Amino acid sequence: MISIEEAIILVKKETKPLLTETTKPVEKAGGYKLFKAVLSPINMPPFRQSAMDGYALHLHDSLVYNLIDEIKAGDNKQLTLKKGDAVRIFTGAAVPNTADAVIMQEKVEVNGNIITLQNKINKNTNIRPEGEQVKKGELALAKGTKLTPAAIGYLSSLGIKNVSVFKKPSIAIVTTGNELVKAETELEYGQIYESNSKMLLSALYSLKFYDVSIHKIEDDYIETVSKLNNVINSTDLVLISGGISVGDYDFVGKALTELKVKEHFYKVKQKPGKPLFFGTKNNTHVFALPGNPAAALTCFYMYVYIALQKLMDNTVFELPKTKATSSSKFIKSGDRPQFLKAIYDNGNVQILEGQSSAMQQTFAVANAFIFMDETQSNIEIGDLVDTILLPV
Ligand SMILES: Nc1nc2c(c(=O)[nH]1)N[C@H]1C(S)=C(S)[C@@H](COP(=O)(O)OP(=O)(O)OC[C@H]3O[C@@H](n4cnc5c(N)ncnc54)[C@H](O)[C@@H]3O)O[C@H]1N2
Ligand code: MOO
Repeated sequence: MISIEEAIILVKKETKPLLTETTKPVEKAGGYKLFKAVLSPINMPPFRQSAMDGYALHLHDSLVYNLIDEIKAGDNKQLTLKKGDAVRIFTGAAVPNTADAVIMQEKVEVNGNIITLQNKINKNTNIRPEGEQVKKGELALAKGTKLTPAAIGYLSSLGIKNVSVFKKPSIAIVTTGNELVKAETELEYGQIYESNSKMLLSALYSLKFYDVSIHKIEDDYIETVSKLNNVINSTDLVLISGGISVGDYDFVGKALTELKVKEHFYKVKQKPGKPLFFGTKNNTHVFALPGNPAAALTCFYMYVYIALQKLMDNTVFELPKTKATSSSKFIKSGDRPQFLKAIYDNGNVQILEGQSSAMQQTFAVANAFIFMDETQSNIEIGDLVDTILLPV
């Protein structure tokens, strides 16, 4: 059995970034990182653009101008203004080459075709120069840039339809256990509803991993070997739920050995989630998560989360941590470090009742873990405690 620290180090060390290229329509590329630099195919803005509703002017010494025409956004006429000419213009419209400035309509007086400025205006006022944001052929976004909604908007404004990005991992969730049935089935004695696959799927979706398949394995050794073999050969990351402990029908560990998955660790000194397995085969990363739902999800946040960041070649691996003041008491039994489900709110944290690894109603309302290390045996009200913020 290894420590949490050792387990985290091994996950970081043994998880290799995917670094594979894929192409995505720009609107579906949110959260991905650019595989290649994007050079701008156009000048942005593509023409001298008015930043205001008002009047484009060919400047001269007087404050009085002669209104000769109008340009709306989208018009493609190229008017010629002589000194002292003004053109009615609107935000986003193309400013004629012969206009030097745009004055806001609030700053002029209009009398028929004569407009009079309140004050003089400087050259280039309220004109966005062509290529101000980026010029054709210049770097629009560098390789590795994470595509935020703003970045998607920016690339779309350049007319880019598809982008080359780093592939996200394909992920298989595998559930094990004869007792598990689907929600639409009436429960028979001894059966429970299968919930870990939906829980893990939801955790993956919330982290923007969508290439996820779900598989079910009965407690049968031959089936376990054959189905695990298929998913290990076809996905980047395999999350197995249950069947990893020491019971006579826990076949996962034996099957992974037969399939020559290289074990990096099995069993971590922690509560919940002691019988956690992590291994790799070729480029596939395999976690066998303990079946108890709260143990499975704790291991997901503490270890699978790190592996996901590493697969994406991200530089921040772990969930954010903070110190918080406990508003509850807790007595820890045993010497395993423990992750306690808790509610964090603005520097305070409340430990929830019902910390067993089978209890999902506690986790359902938690937004944080309090971490108690091996040496800590109790928490008192007012103690400053290590708190891990969950991405919920
Ligand atoms: N003799 C020992 N027994 C156990 C030990 C041990 O050290 N010695 N460890 C315990 C700990 S800690 C845990 S955690 C569990 C983990 O066992 P498994 O990973 O083999 O999980 P299962 O036995 O398959 O299931 C445990 C529990 O979770 C329920 N479960 C499983 N899968 C799902 C699912 N997809 N959806 C909902 N619920 C699920 C399952 O019905 C069991 O109740 O082992 C202890 N035993
Ligand atoms: O590790 Mo188990 O998750 O304590 O029940």
